[in-house]
Amino acid sequence: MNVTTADLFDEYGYELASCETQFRSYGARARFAGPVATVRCHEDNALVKKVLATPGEGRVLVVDGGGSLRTALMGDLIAGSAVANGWTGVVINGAVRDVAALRDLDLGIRALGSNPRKSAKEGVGEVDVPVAFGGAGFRPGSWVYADEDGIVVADRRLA
Ligand SMILES: O=C([O-])CC(=O)C(=O)O
Repeated sequence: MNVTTADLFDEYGYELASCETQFRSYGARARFAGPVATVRCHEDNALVKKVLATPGEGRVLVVDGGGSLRTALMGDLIAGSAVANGWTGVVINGAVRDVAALRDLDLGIRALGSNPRKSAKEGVGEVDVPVAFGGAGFRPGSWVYADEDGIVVADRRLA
């Protein structure tokens, strides 16, 4: 990504949302951008694993885990599968694990925090539904831009 979220905001603030959630960065890519795919789930990561095992085609998976820090929705195996399948990034309104290994992966990763406790694997949740957190809505096909300042989302590709 060769534009900053601050520059995007200054130029297109009227048509983008800036996410207020204070995420931590875990992957090796500090900056990333791409079209959005979504999962909504609660302490169950089977759908996250399933979606990240499909071709990412440069997309960013936005996972609304309801802000729960009780279980990890992604670890190094699932994140490695995301890299292998061409995903650009994963934004998780929830927790990750295997933090030391995530650091080495060529993937943008944002999450609220970490927890070694694994998630359920039942597949409860929804794929490709609109999700919202931190005052920003993420719809499948919208564009997300993430850097050190935060995350912004727009209905169309801006840069
Ligand atoms: O399997 C899980 O629940 C998550 C995990 O640890 C991994 O992706 O390596």
